Amino acid sequence: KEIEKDKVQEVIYSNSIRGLSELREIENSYMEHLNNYVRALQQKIKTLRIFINSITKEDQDLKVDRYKYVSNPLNCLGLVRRAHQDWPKLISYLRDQGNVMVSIEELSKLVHRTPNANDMEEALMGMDRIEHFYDLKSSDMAQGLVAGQQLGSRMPAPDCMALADYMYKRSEFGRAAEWYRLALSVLKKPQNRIEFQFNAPKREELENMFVKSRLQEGSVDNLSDYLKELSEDPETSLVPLRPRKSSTVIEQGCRGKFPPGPQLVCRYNSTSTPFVRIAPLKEEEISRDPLIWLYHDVIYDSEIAQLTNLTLEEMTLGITDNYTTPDRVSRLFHFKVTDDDGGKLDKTLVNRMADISGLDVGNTTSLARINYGLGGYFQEHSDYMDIKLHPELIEEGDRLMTFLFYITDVPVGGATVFPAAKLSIQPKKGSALFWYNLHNNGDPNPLTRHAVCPTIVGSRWVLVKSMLNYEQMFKKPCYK
Ligand SMILES: O=C(O)CCC(=O)C(=O)O
Ligand SMILES: [Fe+2]
Repeated sequence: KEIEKDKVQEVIYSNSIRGLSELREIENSYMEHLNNYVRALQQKIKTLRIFINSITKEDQDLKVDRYKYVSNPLNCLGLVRRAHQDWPKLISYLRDQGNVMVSIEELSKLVHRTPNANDMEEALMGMDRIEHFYDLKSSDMAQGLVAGQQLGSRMPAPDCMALADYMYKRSEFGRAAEWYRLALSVLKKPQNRIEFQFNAPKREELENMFVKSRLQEGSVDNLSDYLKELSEDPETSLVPLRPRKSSTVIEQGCRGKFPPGPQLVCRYNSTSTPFVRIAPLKEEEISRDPLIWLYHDVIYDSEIAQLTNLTLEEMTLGITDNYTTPDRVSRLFHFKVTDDDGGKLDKTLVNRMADISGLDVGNTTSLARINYGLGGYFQEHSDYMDIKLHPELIEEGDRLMTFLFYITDVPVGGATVFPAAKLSIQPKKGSALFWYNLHNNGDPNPLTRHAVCPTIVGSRWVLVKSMLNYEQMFKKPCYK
């Protein structure tokens, strides 16, 4: 069973912050066992030193002249006894690995949980997205200055080089060159003189790759210019040798470049359902076409703590295949789906959605908890399937609306954007976004297509539920 499960689900850490937190725990274990190993070695070295000192403490002269040494009967006894007892014991002490071995075994066990090459690629993709979605300067990013925030950590040379290689492989030569040059400048800093033995990139290798990257887009005639660039301060951006790609609408949305929306209303809704008469809702109208509302403070911290209390093992890797994204299959996030009768909390939440919306939430769709990863991104997609393309939906109808609870704050990045409607919504812990995917006649409304911007800082968790059209037959008002 276990093995079967492993086969179906590849363990990838990078696609959720929850997964990455487990990887950090693995690293902590590595450190603990490495420290034990070092302590055991140190103990051994200490013992050996004592032994060496006990033999060498005798008069140097005596030691040099062996005849003189053995002319003393006390020395002779010691010599014979040591050769008879101590040296064989010492050899077996040297051979005995004891605690040292235990630590090595523990360390080797952890190696089985090493992230695979796909995971490494996911991490690089995430960093690449953060840089290009938000049009960041690579030198800022390497120094931990991301979207105006100082993150208090810097990228070491091997990380810069991994990112450079990734970009080179994807034929992004201009950006690759920037990162090779950054790796080189980090390497040159005095505090990095004692180079990390296993993984420090070689200077010549970085220089070669920089020039190679420039030549991919430039010309040998300008070789001297590229060599000059190599010695320049990496804060000065490289001259682009190819026209830069223009930004996509989604990227503009993620950068906060959508025009401010019309001033719609914020109100206390105390009329739409009997529930809100007792507990008025903080309701914000986001858009009239498509119809989108945002509700504030609709989920408690204690509920959120329960919802996010999941291990990586309990979650599944979400891939684009299950959604209406146009791109090739790619990994999205880790998620956990529970049925409506999944538990007390699920019921409470589903009932709350009914109370907020005044709709029949039915019992056919399920509740999904989603956690995004490093630079976690969800491509543009629709939540409707389009009944014309999916006749099997005839029983229940298409997904009429989507309820999206933001259950964590995302300090930087991670907005939900509706590119066609030019709307961008920043997650706020405790808020819920609610929209209609279909027109009154059941046709899909393409303005509801949406995407999720790469998360920069924070662990982005959402809770999602969609509601089916025909369940709403007697409840849903006809808008417009
Ligand atoms: O995470 C989000 O903001 C949106 C999630 C989403 O679009 C979905 O689950 O269909
Ligand atoms: Fe969606």
